[in-house]
Order: sequence, then C-alpha cells, then structure tokens
Amino acid sequence: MIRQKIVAGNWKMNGSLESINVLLDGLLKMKDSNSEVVVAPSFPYLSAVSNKIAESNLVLAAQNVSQEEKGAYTGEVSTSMLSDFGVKYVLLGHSERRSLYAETNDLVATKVKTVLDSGLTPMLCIGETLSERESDKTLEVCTRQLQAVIDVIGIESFDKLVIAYEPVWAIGTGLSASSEQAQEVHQSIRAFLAAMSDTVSQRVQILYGGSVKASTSSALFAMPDVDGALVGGASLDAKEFLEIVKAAG
Ligand SMILES: O=C(CO)COP(=O)(O)O
Repeated sequence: MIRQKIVAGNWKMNGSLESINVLLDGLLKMKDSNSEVVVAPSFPYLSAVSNKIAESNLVLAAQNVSQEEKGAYTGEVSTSMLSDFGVKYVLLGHSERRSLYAETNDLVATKVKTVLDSGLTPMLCIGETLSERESDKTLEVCTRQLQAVIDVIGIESFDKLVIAYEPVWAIGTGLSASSEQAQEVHQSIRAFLAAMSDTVSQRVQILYGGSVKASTSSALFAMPDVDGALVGGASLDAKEFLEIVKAAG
C-alpha cells in the first residue's frame, strides 16, 4: 500500500510573532510536494499562522488539546476552538507532555478519543526512554502506549490517527535513531497492529521523530515503514525544514 508521507514541524514553545512570520515566508516558498507538510505553532499563534497559510498547501496542527469539550477548565483549549482556526492535526502524548506534565497513557487515550470524535486527527506520539531501550523494553513500552489507546477507541479506528514514533533519547539531543533503528521499530509496530487488523496496519502512517535533520532524512524516508517525520528543532529553520520536505518527495 502507498501511504502519503507527512513532514510535520513541531515548533514547541518557540518563536515570536515576528520570527514566525519570517519562518512562514520561507516555508511559503515551498515547491509542490507529494508529501503533506504540517506546522504546529503554539496556541497564541494559530490564528496568525492559519491566516497566513490559508492559500497554501501547508496544513495546521496544534500541540495539545483538552480532553473536555467546554466549561470551567481555566487555561485549557478545546477541539472546537482548534477547528475554528482550521487545525487538522493535534499532537498527543508527546514525551514532553508525558514526562513534564504527567500525562498518563489513560489521559492520552481519552484525548485521542475526544480529538477523533471532533473530526480532527490525532498525531499520537509514543517512544521509549534510553534506559528502557537499554533494557530491551522498546517494543513493550511502545505497544503499551498504543494498546491504551486501542482499548478506548478500538482497533477499527486506529487508521484515523497518525503514529509518531519518537524515542525519548533522540528528542532534542542531536542523537537521532539510525534509519535502521527507526525501521525496526516501525515494522514491529505494524506487526503488532497487523495481529489485530491487517488493513489498519497497512493504512496507518507512522512518522519518526527525534533529531531529524536534512542530512539524514533521505535515508530515513527510504525505509519502507517510515511514512514521514515529526521534526522539532530543524523545523524552526525554513531552509532546513524544506530540505527535509524535499527528501520526503
Ligand atoms: O520532539 C520532537 C518533535 O515532536 C523532536 O524534536 P527534535 O527534532 O528537536 O529532536
């Protein structure tokens, strides 16, 4: 099955109105691409970015969302608010949210359901820490994180989301997983899903994230089970990010 590649930039808590405008001016020079190219700014910039990319092929993502629909939840943002700004994807379960904001597998699963129910598409991040990898628990951790979501939404819906495999030890460290390491985990994730649904396992897009750079992205994208990248630091540089988009084809 041919799966469209996705190259997504997670800007995290970076940028200013000024720097984001410069970044977008660079990104809007993008040549036509067969890949879907996504940017995920912080909440306050969604409106400005949404307006600026309206006539382009760029697609908007949010970095988080509330599991609640509306009400007395100070500081939270709902799926319908994101929809108002043309958001398509919502990052969920990012390791920074799991480790710094205590988001559990159960909470992540609830958020995935809320996002799917609202018609948006979750980008579900999973991945092991260095000590988990060193004790051979990579697959166990990833499948536990996936299973928590499957238990809530069911396997039939699992191709309505995008998986991002982001080994924690590779995030922001400059120490990317090799393309072979990424492929090995992506293939195992697909095999895990195939045991429940062959169709879902073939359809679901699995992105790799963790210190992705232009220089290593061609090798990464050549891997049969790597359907794109979720890029942090390198997505803040238009030239570097567009090189990654180019490598994706
Ligand atoms: O966390 C990431 C994307 O969500 C990856 O970040 P880096 O590309 O900066 O390692």
